[in-house]
Amino acid sequence: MVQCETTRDYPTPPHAEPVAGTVPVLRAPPPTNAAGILAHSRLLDSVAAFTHHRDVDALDHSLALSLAELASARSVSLAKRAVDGGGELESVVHCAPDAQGHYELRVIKPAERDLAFASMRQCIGQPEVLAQIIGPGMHRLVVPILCDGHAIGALQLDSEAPSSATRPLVEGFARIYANYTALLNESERDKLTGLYNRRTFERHLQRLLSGLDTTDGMPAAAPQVWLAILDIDHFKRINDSYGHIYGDEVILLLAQQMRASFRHADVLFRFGGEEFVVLLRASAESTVHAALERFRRRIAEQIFPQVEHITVSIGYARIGHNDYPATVLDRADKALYFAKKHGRDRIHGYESLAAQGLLTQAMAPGSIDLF
Ligand SMILES: Nc1nc2c(ncn2[C@@H]2O[C@H](COP(=O)(O)OP(=O)(O)OP(=O)(O)O)[C@@H](O)[C@H]2O)c(=O)[nH]1
Repeated sequence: MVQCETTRDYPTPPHAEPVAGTVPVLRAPPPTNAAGILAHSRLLDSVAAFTHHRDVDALDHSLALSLAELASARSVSLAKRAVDGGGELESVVHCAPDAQGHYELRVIKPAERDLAFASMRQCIGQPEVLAQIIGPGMHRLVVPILCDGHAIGALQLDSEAPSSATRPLVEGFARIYANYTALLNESERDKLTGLYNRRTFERHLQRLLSGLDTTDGMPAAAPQVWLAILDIDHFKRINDSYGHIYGDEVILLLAQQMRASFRHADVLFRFGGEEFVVLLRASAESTVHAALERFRRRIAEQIFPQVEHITVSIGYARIGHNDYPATVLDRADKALYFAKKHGRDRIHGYESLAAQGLLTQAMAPGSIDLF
């Protein structure tokens, strides 16, 4: 059973300062000997190693590993809150020793009612430090990762060391992580919508294709990846009739609808202007078509402020393992162009159009700029 640790369980040591919550903080005195200086340089090495990464997923993995190694932890978990997902978790990176004692990383997509991450859920829902005893001589410390006062995730460390000793280290890592992800997010995401920007497209595509993106710690089974380009119809007219502010509002609301409509595992981008891209993993074309049709209908039925009704046209194509990103973008764009030419507010798949001989050489290239 999980028990709560209190300051009574761990009397305040000489260097401890009482803080809010139940865990005292052990402040290390400045190092005065070679061992102390070595420990500090190990810490700096770890921070330098995990902030070396320029992509958020690699940063997550490196953070969990660095903290586990530095604290000689039984395990470290990093949970991230889902964007627009209420208090739900988007993913958990879990680091624990394997049978040989080497730290091993697993990426887990937590199920909604998964009890395994109850402490991290609690810490994110009500952002404060939790300290628990989870077994004989085994301590759990859970620290929220705060960004502008909101918990964007939580770090959980299970170890034999009392929480009072590990707390400064875990809190320090949580703060550095929060600052660094804020910087990375700014460079990876579109400012208006918060969706991924085009610069990150190839990386996400490669990850989906190589199966490195795992759903339960195991490589995903032979995924079929699809790319869809979504384009707002007659957007120029919206800008011309209502002004750019309402145009921007339409873009923002459309991005929100994308998040609500597609699954968490689908990767959403704003490529620029009124053009959006979705990478979907599905085993059958009918599944992809149904997901896109659900989104098309959702947009057609939504009332946008002032503008009221808009429609979207969508073109999609399947991505093979050996396809260049530019080739697949071009195929999806041809299907989109076909949709635009045949009445808009509709969806077409490249493979099906090609099989029917409907894509002639004479067809004008689509609107998307290739790499
Ligand atoms: N408000 C706003 N408008 C933008 C933004 N980026 C691009 N645009 C406008 O989007 C419009 C795109 O127009 P077109 O490429 O002609 O396409 P369209 O009017 O949607 O016509 P179809 O795609 O053929 O249905 C242009 O007027 C751009 O100025 C943005 O960030 N905000």
